Amino acid sequence: MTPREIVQELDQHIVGQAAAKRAVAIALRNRWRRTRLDGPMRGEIHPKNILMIGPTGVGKTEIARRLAKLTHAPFVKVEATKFTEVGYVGKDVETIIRDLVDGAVKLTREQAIQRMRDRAEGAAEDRVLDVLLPPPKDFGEASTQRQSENSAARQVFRKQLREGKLDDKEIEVKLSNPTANMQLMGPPGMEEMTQQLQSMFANLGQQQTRSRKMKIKDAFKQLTEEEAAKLVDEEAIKTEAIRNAEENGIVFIDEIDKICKRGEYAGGSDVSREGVQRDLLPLIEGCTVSTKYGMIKTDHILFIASGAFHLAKPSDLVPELQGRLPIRVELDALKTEDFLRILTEPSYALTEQYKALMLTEGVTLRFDESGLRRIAEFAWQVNEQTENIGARRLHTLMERLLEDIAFEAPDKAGSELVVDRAFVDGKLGKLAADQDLSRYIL
Ligand SMILES: Nc1ncnc2c1ncn2[C@@H]1O[C@H](COP(=O)(O)OP(=O)(O)OP(=O)(O)O)[C@@H](O)[C@H]1O
Repeated sequence: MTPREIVQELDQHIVGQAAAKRAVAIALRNRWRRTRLDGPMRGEIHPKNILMIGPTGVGKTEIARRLAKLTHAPFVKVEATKFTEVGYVGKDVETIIRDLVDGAVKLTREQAIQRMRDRAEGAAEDRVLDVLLPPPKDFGEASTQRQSENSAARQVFRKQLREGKLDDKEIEVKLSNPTANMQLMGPPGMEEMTQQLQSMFANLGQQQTRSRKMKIKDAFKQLTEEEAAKLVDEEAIKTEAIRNAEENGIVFIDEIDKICKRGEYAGGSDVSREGVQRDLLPLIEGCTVSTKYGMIKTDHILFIASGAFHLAKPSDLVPELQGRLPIRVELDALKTEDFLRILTEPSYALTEQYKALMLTEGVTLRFDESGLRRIAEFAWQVNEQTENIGARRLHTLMERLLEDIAFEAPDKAGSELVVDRAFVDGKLGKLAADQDLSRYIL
């Protein structure tokens, strides 16, 4: 995708924040540009990591998450402060990369299974038919005739199966033992040993199958999964996942400002904060991390760090880290107009979600322009008066606004509720006017 296309895609989910969208789009395109180079030049080019600066709830995480989804890139989000918390002291920052690889493996396996879906379904169908109509064993004289009878009957059953006519019939199927999928949790740093133990257990249980009685539609689902798992090559998945994480992985580090030395947080634990920055540095500069799926190089992973930087400044980060986060983008605080757009514009916007939910009960919700504007105004007002939590305020407001109808909907099938200015004022006016109340409720 070109940067313009990426921005257009992001526009469908996130309102405003053009600078941040542009920056991530460029970073992504640069990765693709790099893959088109060869030789030493390719190795030399490192991703230009991004530092997003902006208050909470204005779309920083959302931009990164959407970007990853758009490109099917492995993604993890971590809070930088997690590594300074009491009890976590010394927690291995390498777990970030391990989590990324875990995610990549899951993603790659899902994609592989999806590709194998048709074949797996075919095989599962045959297994169900084998149970319904065991193939003739006797190959004596009458064998040819019996076989053709059998295949004719099979066709009939196959048709019925595909039409869903046999869904609720019970059959007994043999499923492989679940120990093969068992996950072992090992101590960090011992991934390889854990992996070996796991494959040992898997081998022990491999031959075992168990018979279970279940409805055909459930059996079909489980057999499809089993067949798909047989078709995908686990080794190939691991290799592909590691490559995917190395080349396309995105790591989002939130609250990076909270591990700065100066600012509000000056004091005894400064050392530990700066320690975390120093720990993070090798990951961002490029190192090799051992995971249970193999070694992974972090050189080309894209890091997006984010923080509000109310008190600390980006220049308070250790210099090496500043150098590794060369792209700085600022995100704007959200205003009434932005809230208004966030309520309706993104695909699956909040108002659309509530409409769809209520419609399942037969209640039609209609949001009037005046009502939407009033919600946006209240969101801004409450953010100003109490704490600014950005677009998250819309969630708490909407929940409060529609609480009654959400409760009563089952008794009101067939009715319509118009959310206009008067309705919003009625539900939220008093609360929003009272600072103490809104602190607790909105
Ligand atoms: N500009 C925006 N357009 C649409 N939705 C938004 C926007 N900003 C925030 N949101 C919504 O608000 C919620 C919180 O946003 P997000 O997680 O991106 O916050 P953030 O800026 O990363 O804050 P924090 O640093 O505290 O994590 C999400 O559900 C997101 O969809």
